[in-house]
Amino acid sequence: MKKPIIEIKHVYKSFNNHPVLNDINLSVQEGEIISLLGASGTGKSVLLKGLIGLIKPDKGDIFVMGKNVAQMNEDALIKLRVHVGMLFQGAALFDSLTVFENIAYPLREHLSLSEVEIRSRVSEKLQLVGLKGIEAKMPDELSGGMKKRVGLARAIATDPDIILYDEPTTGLDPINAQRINDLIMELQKKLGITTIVVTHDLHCVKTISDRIAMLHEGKIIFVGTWQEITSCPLNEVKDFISGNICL
Ligand SMILES: Nc1ncnc2c1ncn2[C@@H]1O[C@H](COP(=O)(O)OP(=O)(O)OP(=O)(O)O)[C@@H](O)[C@H]1O
Repeated sequence: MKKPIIEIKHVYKSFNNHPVLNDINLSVQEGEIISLLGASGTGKSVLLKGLIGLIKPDKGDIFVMGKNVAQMNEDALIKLRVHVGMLFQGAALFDSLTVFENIAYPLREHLSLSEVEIRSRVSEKLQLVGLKGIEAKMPDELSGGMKKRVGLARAIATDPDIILYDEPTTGLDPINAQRINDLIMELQKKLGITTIVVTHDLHCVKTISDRIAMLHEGKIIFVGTWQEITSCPLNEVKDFISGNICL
């Protein structure tokens, strides 16, 4: 059995006295793909942001690669983010920078590479996401699917051990969504990257997940495989899987 690379222990987080995460516990094993499900506003993005220290829990511990993110200072967090890539909702590219500069950004920020090494790394990552040679393009020249893939190239630029995806296929047509799913699985297979995906896309969940965790009213109410979730007797889980609730 592989060891956990992420351990979330008794995590609580409220905003304006409204509890969002209420005693969250979850272990993620090295190299696995885990999908995080839950209705809108259940705290999935808050949990992802907690893993890279963008949001601090009120209580509890979040261990990433053995270190407690909840207690890290800014310097330690910057070092951590070399190991943890995140693809935000909407790809969040810098509109005024070329594709090259977007992908080079985390390399310049976190690593001391020469300009030649940066060029080679950017080209390698673009090739990996199937967009070889588009370094000079500006983000507004790209389709939504291409933007996501450039965002993905940027998220993996530093060769992270862990990658977090926040709704990677939202807003994409089925072909581009499938392309992103394939890429997520390819990165995990080729590079062994541990992966957490927040998504409402059940096809994506079924296709890519080793395990699935479901958040409901501040708690994780289910953790298991796709096969297990489809036979889970809990009404909240059944309703979610059958599409009977508002996503
Ligand atoms: N920085 C913040 N300040 C105040 N409230 C916040 C902040 N971040 C998140 N929230 C609140 O926490 C709750 C959970 O938000 P979150 O974005 O994690 O939901 P989600 O499960 O990712 O939803 P969706 O599926 O719609 O993206 C929401 O009620 C949101 O308004």
